[in-house]
Amino acid sequence: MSGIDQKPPHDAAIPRFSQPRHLRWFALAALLGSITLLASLGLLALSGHFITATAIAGGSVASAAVFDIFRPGAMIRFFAIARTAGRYGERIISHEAVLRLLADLRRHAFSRLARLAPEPLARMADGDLLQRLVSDIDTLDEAPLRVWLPWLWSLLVTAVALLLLNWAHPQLALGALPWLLMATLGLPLLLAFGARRSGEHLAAFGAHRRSELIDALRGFVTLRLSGAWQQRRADWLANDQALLQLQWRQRLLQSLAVAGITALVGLATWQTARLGHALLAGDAVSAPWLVLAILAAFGTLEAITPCAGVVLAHGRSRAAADRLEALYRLEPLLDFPRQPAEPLTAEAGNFALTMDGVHFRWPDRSVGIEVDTLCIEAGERVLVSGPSGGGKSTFAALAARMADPDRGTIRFGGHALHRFDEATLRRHIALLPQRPHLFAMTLAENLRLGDPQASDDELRAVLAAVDLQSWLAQLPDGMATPLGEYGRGLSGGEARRVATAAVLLRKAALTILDEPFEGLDPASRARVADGIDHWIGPRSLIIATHRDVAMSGKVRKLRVVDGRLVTDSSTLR
Ligand SMILES: Nc1ncnc2c1ncn2[C@@H]1O[C@H](COP(=O)(O)OP(=O)(O)OP(=O)(O)O)[C@@H](O)[C@H]1O
Repeated sequence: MSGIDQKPPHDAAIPRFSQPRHLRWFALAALLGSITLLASLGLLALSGHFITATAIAGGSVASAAVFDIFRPGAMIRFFAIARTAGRYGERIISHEAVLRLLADLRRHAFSRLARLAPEPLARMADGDLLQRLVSDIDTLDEAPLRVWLPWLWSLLVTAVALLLLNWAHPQLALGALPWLLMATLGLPLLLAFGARRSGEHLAAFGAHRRSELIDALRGFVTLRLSGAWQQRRADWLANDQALLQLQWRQRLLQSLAVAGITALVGLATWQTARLGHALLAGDAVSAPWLVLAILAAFGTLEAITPCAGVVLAHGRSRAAADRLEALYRLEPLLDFPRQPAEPLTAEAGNFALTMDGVHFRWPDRSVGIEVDTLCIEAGERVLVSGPSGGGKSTFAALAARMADPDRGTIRFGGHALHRFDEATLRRHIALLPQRPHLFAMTLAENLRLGDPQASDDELRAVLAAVDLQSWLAQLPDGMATPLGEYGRGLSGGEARRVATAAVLLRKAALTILDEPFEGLDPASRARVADGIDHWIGPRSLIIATHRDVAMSGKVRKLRVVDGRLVTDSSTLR
């Protein structure tokens, strides 16, 4: 790539929940979740303490008379309300946090992808892109929601539970400590590293399968017609089985993780009860405090169990982040300066296209095109013909700067093509690509992609230029007729002419049409060629076609022969 003046800033890093604008929301969710879980623990432990103390106090009239039921009662109510309100608030805030993160991730993904058009975006599989944009991005919220927040909460609740145990008696805290440490730190860390590989494998396999499915849905008719359907179906079912097997193993691991956490918390509870029993016998701890300690140890289970989610979430979110980062690291084949180096004046004489010593090969291919010297003056009509695969579309792509030559210079209006900013370049040079796209919108909306300000009369006129006036007349809703996805409701020739009409509406100084006559009989070809010629008027036109076409005006004919653009000696020097 040569002569790129300014590079736009590239930011390949994925927006993360740890960035300040997201961290605020996740921190609030973390706070509310902490309040909820601590209130839950407090409710359980204090209720146990209160019920035991009440039972003991009820043993004699004297103790019952002085027993304070109001303070613990009020605290229990407080914990109950805090737990409900905290849970409600946490759900709202964590949803807000996740939605903001996802919106940011999607915005970022689209802006990164937009840079990659036309290449290498055009060569990427749609299914894979869709998978990355939808599924992988959705998976990224798993890291905060299923890994970090649960872990933070489990550590906090365990720490508070240990403080309560310590308050009851330090030996109780020491006895439960190893089991709770294993449940909150040991097991989740073991799972995070142990299950990461299989989580990544599962994510990659699932992504591949979904891409394959999207591709198959697109080519469903072809598969049925070619008779390959049964074999493909058998392959997918086999893939499905393999995927189910993997998912089953992950779920089993997650269930085992839940069982492991439950067992460890159970051991911590049992150890508290066992030690507490001895301490109670020696009057080192009171019965209400022992019950409080046992329930506090057991109460950690609610906070620690979600840590088992790390089995699925960690590998999956890492794999999704890796796949997105790989996409973001791709560099566009083209780079545009933000500002044009020199202003392009609108004098017609400035709009000549020249090529000097141009040599181009597609990346990783030995095919491309070479042009020694070429000058297409403003207002000229040029037909580029040649064999299939000869390089006509490649020439069109170079002339419209969809790719840059490896060597040589292409100029428009006297300025090297790579010095134009993208908007100016596209305003002056319009290209109908070999595979134009029609959107699932109405006819008028598709046409107005060429010129949003075009009046209905102009739309009718441009359709007449491509010989679609009688087709328009028989459309049920005229210009408001929906064209369907990829223009499925149209014949191949009609779809191509609608796309051509949208390009013509741009009224660019140079219009390049790649195979505008596909699907047309010779008589229609001649009518369309004349219509286009008339529409273009004083502006320039290049048509790449392997069809013979008769145009009434003066036309220069170029040919691609053995990868070189050649013509009769009057046009190529
Ligand atoms: N985006 C691309 N990436 C890699 N190779 C490409 C790309 N586009 C075209 N080619 C290759 O470049 C060569 C010339 O292709 P091109 O499409 O320019 O030929 P063409 O003359 O327009 O053919 P046709 O008349 O069949 O459309 C072919 O061998 C083709 O495989």
